[in-house]
Amino acid sequence: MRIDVVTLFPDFMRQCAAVGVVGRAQQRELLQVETWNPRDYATDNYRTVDGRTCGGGPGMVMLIEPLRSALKAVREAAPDPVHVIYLSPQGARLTQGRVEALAKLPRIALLCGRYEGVDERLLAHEVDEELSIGDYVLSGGELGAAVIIDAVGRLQDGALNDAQSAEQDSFSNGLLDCPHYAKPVHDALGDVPDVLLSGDHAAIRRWRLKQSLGRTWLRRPDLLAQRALDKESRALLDEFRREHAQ
Ligand SMILES: Nc1nonc1C(=O)NCC1CCCCC1
Repeated sequence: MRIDVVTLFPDFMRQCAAVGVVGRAQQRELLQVETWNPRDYATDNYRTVDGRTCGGGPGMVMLIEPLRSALKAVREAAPDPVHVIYLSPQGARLTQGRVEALAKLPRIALLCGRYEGVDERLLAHEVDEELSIGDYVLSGGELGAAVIIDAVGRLQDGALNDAQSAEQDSFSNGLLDCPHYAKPVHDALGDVPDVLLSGDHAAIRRWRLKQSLGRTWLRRPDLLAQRALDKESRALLDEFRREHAQ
């Protein structure tokens, strides 16, 4: 998969994509991340990329031309069609389901706004989808782009050493993740639950599912409401609720 990022801070974006699982995915050529700086496509001597807000008011707006030229270069850089995403609080909230769909595309481009935003005409003609990583305002779209690169990059086949860990992530099955423990088995902070030391993989699976269901019930009941539960899950959640009520 190829991800092209249009950003005034290319070094920052390249560093975000160079570490950990995503960096390894790039080394394994499972993922390609390229950056494009609109300032390189500005036509004046000052390499201007912003302009005063029409109608008055504070702040500046990113100009159409440098962004349109940068996106033209993005489209021409490789044969596959590009799905262009603009990061902003006005976008649809990013979900794991949307991440999984994006991870299947051959190419996406991430347009990172700065200042007060991007000229609406550019968004209307060049952007396919507007996405938000949450209901808060950042100083630019780069952190949202970094979130998408990470969430999509780690899902590329071969990126994770143990494919299961993608399936068992929080939200991948619509539930929050279960608790995790490592050695030592006994610590001043407490002990590892006995079931995890039992070697009984069926019991461990049930315990983990019960903990995921219980956590989701306690912390994100909205997610639970969206999810049909099979007979086993209903029984495990009832068990968790009874124990929690005691
Ligand atoms: N929230 C968000 N989710 O994705 N991006 C977000 C953001 O707050 N972005 C900053 C704005 C700042 C003005 C220009 C456009 C981007």
